[in-house]
Amino acid sequence: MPTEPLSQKEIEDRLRELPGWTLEGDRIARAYRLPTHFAAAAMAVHIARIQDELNHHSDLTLGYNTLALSVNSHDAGGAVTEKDFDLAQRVEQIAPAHGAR
Ligand SMILES: C[C@H](O)[C@H](O)[C@H]1CNC2=NC(N)=NC(=O)C2=N1
Repeated sequence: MPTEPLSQKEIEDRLRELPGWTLEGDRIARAYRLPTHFAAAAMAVHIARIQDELNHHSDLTLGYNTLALSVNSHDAGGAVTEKDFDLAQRVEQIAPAHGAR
């Protein structure tokens, strides 16, 4: 069930498959560095479209040439669920095309 809270071990196992992603409190998080400010803003727009497609939304922080995401599942009382990792996987898939590291 994608909205069931994951156990600490399940979270750790999934994070091992997502280099750069970490558990920050009760959220999974990743910070990207982009070639330019505009590239970072463009990636934020792309992520917003993915999030609307998945109906699952992270907190996005746009910096000078950085983009930081953190996410958990409100519908699961703020726990980390499969939906958070589904979003993380989708963002990882588009990151290289944006020049995100
Ligand atoms: C009503 C709407 O479908 C829900 O509020 C969606 C929207 N986006 C969401 N985003 C996140 N991170 N968690 C949710 O539980 C969630 N639920």
